[in-house]
Amino acid sequence: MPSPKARSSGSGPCPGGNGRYEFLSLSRAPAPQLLQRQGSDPTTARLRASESPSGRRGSGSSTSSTGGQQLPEEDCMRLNPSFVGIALRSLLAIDLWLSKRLGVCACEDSSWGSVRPLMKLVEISGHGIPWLAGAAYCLYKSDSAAGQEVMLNLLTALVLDLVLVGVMKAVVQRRRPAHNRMDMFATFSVDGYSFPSGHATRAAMCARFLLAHLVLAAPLRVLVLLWATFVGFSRVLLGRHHVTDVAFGFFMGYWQYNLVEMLWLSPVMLQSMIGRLH
Ligand SMILES: CC(C)=CCC/C(C)=C/CC/C(C)=C/COP(=O)(O)O
Repeated sequence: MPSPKARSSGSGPCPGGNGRYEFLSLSRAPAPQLLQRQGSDPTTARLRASESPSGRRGSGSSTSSTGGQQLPEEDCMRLNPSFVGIALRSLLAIDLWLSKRLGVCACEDSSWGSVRPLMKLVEISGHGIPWLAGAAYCLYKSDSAAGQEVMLNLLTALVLDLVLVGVMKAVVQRRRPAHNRMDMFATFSVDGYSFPSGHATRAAMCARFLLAHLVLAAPLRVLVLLWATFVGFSRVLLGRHHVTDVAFGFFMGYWQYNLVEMLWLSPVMLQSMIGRLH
């Protein structure tokens, strides 16, 4: 996937500052092949005529009429994909712009660079290794059947999360923001990609898991929710992710927990699995 910079290099009317080129994709000139194709298409040729000042002259009514003539229904249907395309491009442009604005801890000399070490601690709190190690340790130490069941399922959920996020990142292959410094601790090769945020999926899934399976006092429940939110938010502040990577990560993590509940390994199931091993 080309970087936003490469895709939007060229001209554009957006004034002001560093974020300028991120909006250009909305107004950039179409590729020559596209122009050629449009030129040979009577429908688009008609539409272009109606968009031009001379084409609009003489048409006293709405944009879907050409010279007072109503466009056939099939022509109106063709407008929809371009509307969706424009909406998606606009969302992407807003996402790039907002992510860049919010990446205030992306490096030490960023505006909030001094809190970068703290953000990196938050990053470690949502990393896969401490969670896997913690769940494995609790499983080993647990002397009740209920505790072992919960910890084994948490371990399974964490592995499932790594697999699903890895597959998703490999399929989508969205690059991390250009302002990200790739100085993350212990990553897989797919972690070079940005969508979705693995920290956000893990934070959302683990928060739901802890709230559902641990008996926690109200302040601790609030703390779990704040932690999950902060892990997600810190991904954008550190410049690791775009806002949409984190938003989708939360969504995906929320649904991953439902999957974990569906696949829940019960003691009966575990005993039959252990029995088959012997
Ligand atoms: C035991 C074992 C193989 C653990 C692997 C744990 C591991 C390296 C997880 C990767 C965690 C990570 C860096 C995810 C990337 O998170 P993003 O939020 O940057 O997508």
